Amino acid sequence: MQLSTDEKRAFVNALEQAKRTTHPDLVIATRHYSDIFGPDGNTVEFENITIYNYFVWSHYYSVSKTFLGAGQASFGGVDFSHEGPGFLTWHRYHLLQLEQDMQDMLLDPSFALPYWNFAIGGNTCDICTDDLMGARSSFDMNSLSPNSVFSQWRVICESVEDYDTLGTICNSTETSPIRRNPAGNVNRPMVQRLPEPQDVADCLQVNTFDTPPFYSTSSESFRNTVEGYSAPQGNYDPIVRSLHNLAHLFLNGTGGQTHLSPNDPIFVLLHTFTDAIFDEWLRRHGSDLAVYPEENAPIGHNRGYNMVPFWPPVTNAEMFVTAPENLGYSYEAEWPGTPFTMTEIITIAIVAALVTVALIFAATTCAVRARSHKMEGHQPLLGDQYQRYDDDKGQSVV
Ligand SMILES: O=C1C=c2cc(C(=O)O)[nH]c2=CC1=O
Repeated sequence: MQLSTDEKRAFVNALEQAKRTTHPDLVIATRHYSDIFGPDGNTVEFENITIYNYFVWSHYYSVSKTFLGAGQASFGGVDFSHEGPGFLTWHRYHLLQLEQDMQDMLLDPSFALPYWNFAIGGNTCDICTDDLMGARSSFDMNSLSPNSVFSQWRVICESVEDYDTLGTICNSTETSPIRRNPAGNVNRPMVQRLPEPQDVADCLQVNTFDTPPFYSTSSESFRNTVEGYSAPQGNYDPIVRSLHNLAHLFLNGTGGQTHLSPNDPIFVLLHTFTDAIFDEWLRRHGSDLAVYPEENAPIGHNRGYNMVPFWPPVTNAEMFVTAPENLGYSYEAEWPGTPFTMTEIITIAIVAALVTVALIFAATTCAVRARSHKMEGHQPLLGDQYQRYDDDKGQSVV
């Protein structure tokens, strides 16, 4: 919200260019590796993809069933990027890769992704304007205004069921427009409001990075809290959706479905803010790798594991570092303060009372001293200048 008009325009244009520019280095596989040369052994089963669509595809790939090859059932229940300690490290690298690809595309190494402070409460999407991520269409509650470039974007990886049945992987084919209806989920009133500023303050107070079973059921885990499966204070509750999850679900459309969500460019800004919270937590609580689980986390989430499907390989540990010192970026963010506890209020009241008493005492002492000095100063010594009465002589002398 604090970008200038020119900065907003430059950011939106850069996203638009990334959506249209073929990735210079990467292609995507659309079949299991054993079929990568097609049925005749001569057809390549991989495709070019644009920079932004590669960003969408890699997220889809990380959450989709693991395809074991033609004639074999796919292996589900695996999520390389969510519901585990790697949630924050995976999405951090995901953003860094997009930012780097966009810097190269723009020939501008200073290009940086901004963030959206989604913890503003209420039911208004403040960045859903045509100069930013697109206003709501006046014709259809679920669509973007035709004045936004994003109304022309088409999504990829929409047909998950087809990929499963056909035994293929999502390809680069673009299909429907982005759908978004912020605060419009009438069936789930809990996701009709954005997280509150206090939720961010509370989650930053959760001391432990992650707790067994290192999953979406973890309690008193900072990672599970900021991911949004716990109440903002850290206690796991299966009904609750908070922070990152709540912001996704609030969007109510493309941005709220895990296999599709990066197709809505709000994903980028929602995740940079989540990353900013992560970095603030590392700054406050330390980034000692010992707090990141070395084992017993879901597949792909252990400390030393490579994050799927990034290339070249990069481990969770490599992203568990403070960004300004190790990764060369920082967030210009102000963090909401935490209200005082009752004990803190009582302590502050006692200290304030003692200080007041001490000040009054000191002031009174000074005043009394000053007065006595004043009196001394003006009170002439009893001496010759005072009349004395000499009773004996019956006359007065000076
Ligand atoms: O894209 C996402 C969509 C999500 C929805 C939930 C949920 O809590 O139901 N979580 C999500 C994470 C995403 O990354």
